[in-house]
Amino acid sequence: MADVASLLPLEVKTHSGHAGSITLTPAGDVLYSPHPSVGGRGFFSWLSSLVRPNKKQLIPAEHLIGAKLETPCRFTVWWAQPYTSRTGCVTKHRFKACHSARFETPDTVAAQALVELLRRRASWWGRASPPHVAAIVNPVSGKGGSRRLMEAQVLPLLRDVAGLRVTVHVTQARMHAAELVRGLSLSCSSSSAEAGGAGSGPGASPPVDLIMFVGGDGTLYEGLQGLFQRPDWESAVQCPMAAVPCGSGNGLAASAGLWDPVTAVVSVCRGRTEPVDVASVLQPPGNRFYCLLSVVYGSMANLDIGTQHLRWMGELRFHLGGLWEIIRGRLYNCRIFVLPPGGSSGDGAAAGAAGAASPQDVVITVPAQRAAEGTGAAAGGAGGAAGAAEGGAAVGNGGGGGMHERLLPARQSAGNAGDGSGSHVSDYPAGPPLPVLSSLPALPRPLPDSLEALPAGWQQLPDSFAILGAYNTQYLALGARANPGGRMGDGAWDVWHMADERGAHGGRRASGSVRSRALKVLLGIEDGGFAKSPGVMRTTKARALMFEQRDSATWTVLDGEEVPNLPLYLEVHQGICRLLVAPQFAEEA
Ligand SMILES: Nc1ncnc2c1ncn2[C@@H]1O[C@H](COP(=O)(O)OP(=O)(O)OP(=O)(O)O)[C@@H](O)[C@H]1O
Repeated sequence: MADVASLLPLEVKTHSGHAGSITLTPAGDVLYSPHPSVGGRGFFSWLSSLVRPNKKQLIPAEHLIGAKLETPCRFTVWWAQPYTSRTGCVTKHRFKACHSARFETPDTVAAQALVELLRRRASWWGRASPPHVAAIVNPVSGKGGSRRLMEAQVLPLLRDVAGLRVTVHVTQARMHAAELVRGLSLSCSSSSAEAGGAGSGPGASPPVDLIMFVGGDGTLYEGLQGLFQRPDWESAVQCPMAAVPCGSGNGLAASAGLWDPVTAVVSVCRGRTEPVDVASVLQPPGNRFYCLLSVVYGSMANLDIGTQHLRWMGELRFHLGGLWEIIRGRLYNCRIFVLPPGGSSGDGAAAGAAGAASPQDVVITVPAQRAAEGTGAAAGGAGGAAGAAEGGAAVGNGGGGGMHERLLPARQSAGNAGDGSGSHVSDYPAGPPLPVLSSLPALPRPLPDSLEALPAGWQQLPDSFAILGAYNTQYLALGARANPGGRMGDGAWDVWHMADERGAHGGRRASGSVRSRALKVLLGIEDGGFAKSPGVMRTTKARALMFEQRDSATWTVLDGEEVPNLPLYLEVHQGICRLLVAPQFAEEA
């Protein structure tokens, strides 16, 4: 590659025939200066200068995304134009992709050298060679336009402008994304490092630096299962993941500030990542799932899974589903226990960073003398546990329960956790350690009726509720800032619980007050404004939770994907994965 400095300023002509020169300022900005004498003096030259002005142009270094070589001697310079849009009280920072006039030079070597220099400076994350992005495209997510969007917008910008290496994988079926991720050679993987890097052989593709999911939250969720199913998961989880919003909800893309595909592409070029919590979810008899967005049951699950047939509507289906749930006014039932950060359980290790739940958030708490005693049970640690079952890949289709207005058979009374019917963490596939769940003598099944059987620190939420969900990030969809208090890397998830003030005596019809609170949530969900009204929703930070479904009129849903309606034991791994975020990303208070 030629030394660019010696080739600058580069003499060029614009597509309209004007001559000028391109150079780089000391700050790295690209400066095009037209030569004053060029352009002619006649009437027609004047007229054409009105149509195709030949002005000085300065493209600031911080806006550059690269350059595109149209032919060996023609190129355009590209930059990201920042702009903002507002939703209620939230300002969304976004980008448009813009390009200069086409420049032409007879010096093809210089043109190529300049193009590579601009790409390297702008979009290669400070590296000498372009990062390798594996794009996993789900052709059926959202309204079905992911593949077209990939080819028309994402690929031309990432590959032809930014000069990144992009390998495109299109999913063929459910869970194919997991299989694809399992098969990737990752640059951060210990196995590829041992092998000297997959790109070391002649003609071999270099290892992947970023996994980009072009689809909705479900596509990333499936990829996440694949990441943790890899034998080298401990190093593989360091590989950043990006969500390009092409699904119906796109909660993760929104939570990372990737509001649209172009903003996502610019963010890939900038390469900023943040740690994100992932929750392990254990479900008997031996499934281990991973999720990083949400776990919902009841109305929040129904407005997602129950509106799949309205997929063509995009995100609107969630709002209609929510409205229908309010009109329907049904209460749901499950047994749920949460462990707030800082509340000790077992070994007390790995406490999350967030503060404990406020006392008003929780209705039933551990008796004072037991809290003082503590439990002191030793943590087993799941890191070395042998996986008994094929890990977490199968998404249950049969456990959804359907929309029948019927409760599950009454549970047998279960007085304590160690009644022999539970399983232990070691019955599940190996993965990141689970100090809280490992400290339990067994994973209680059925869940106990009271806190007596659980170590100190656990809290119980009322069984009957209108809304229940555990959320990691702020957004559940591009237009739903449903969890304004969420912090994606704080080691704690926010458990929302909207109970009926009549408690268990209220039956299954929600009271007027619950319906009006639920309506407030729906109306204020776009910017999270509902959270400012006191008493609308109770939220409790939790680093672990367990719940047992007692209602068949709904589904259990992780990151928008259905899992069997079986007891669920969740523990948060703080900041274990890395998520690509927008350049000016900040989780709003
Ligand atoms: N080739 C395929 N054919 C059929 N289904 C597929 C294929 N590839 C992926 N899927 C499934 O598509 C489903 C929907 O994907 P995804 O969740 O990304 O989109 P979405 O539901 O529209 O978006 P969101 O989850 O953000 O609301 C996933 O459950 C996934 O298993």
